[in-house]
Amino acid sequence: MAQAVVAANGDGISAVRLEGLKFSYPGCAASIKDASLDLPRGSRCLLIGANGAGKTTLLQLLAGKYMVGRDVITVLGRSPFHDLQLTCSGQLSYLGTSWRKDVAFAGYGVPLQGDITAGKMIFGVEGVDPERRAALIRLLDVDLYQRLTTMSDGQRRRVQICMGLLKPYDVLLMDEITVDMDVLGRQDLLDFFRSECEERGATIVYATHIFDGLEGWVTHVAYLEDGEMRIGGARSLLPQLSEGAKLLNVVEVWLRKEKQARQARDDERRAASGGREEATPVAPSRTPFDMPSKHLAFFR
Ligand SMILES: Nc1ncnc2c1ncn2[C@@H]1O[C@H](COP(=O)(O)OP(=O)(O)OP(=O)(O)O)[C@@H](O)[C@H]1O
Repeated sequence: MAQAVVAANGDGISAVRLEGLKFSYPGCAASIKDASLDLPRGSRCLLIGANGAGKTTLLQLLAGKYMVGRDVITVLGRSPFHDLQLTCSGQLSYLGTSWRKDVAFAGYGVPLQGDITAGKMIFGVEGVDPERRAALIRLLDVDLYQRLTTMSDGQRRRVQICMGLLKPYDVLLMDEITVDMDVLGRQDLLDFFRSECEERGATIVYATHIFDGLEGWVTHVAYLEDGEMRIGGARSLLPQLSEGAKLLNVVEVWLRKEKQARQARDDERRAASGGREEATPVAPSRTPFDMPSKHLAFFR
């Protein structure tokens, strides 16, 4: 059961609010079965869960990619699906694993690919505060003269992140974006996000499997187990963290429990079917083309 946190900002409007969210992709079983969460402005919330728990789906729902009821998901008091201004204005920003889609999502009128330099890409975004841009280029150590086609994955990721942060968002949704960054780059970025939250009241929801150094960073947690929000609220819900426990160890305990329960269920089902289940070929319920781009990478 999710434990809601009362919004702490002055106007009483939460940065992010989910109320009994349920969601299924067309023709599929529910990916999100029950999720409630209330994040005040200035939160840095970690979205945690095993593979397939629903993190990307939840972030995309928060970003307004799929339609749900107006009151089921609100960002800054508005429905991200119905209120296009939220994303068009840059108030709500999404950074995910798909480079081309994110840049397109951010609505930047710049070429999305081709043999151009990082500088051309970054300076092609209009209406940006030059000081913010310079600070981000420095923070992310972007070589403005290097061509995108010659960059490593991590270098290209830095350009992507730079582009995504050029405009000062109020709510930022991030899906595993630091995965191919080096230690220093990741640490500097986390420090930057902390100052964005503390100084501007920005709110961040960050899905990751890398928990290194996040114990002191995180203010809120959202733990999804197979589409259900098991824990959702302030970090005080995890008193272990204040007692010096590592987030990795806390999460490991949750995921091991999940895995055991899942395997016990599978064993029971197999026993009940007299072992026939294993012999029955399973028809694929989804083609590669139905899958999110991060999974599609395997099929390219
Ligand atoms: N486009 C889609 N169509 C149908 N089912 C989908 C689609 N995208 C995801 N799913 C299913 O929804 C569930 C949640 O997937 P999701 O990608 O949100 O998980 P996740 O927590 O982000 O996983 P990971 O840690 O592996 O990135 C999974 O069962 C997945 O198979």
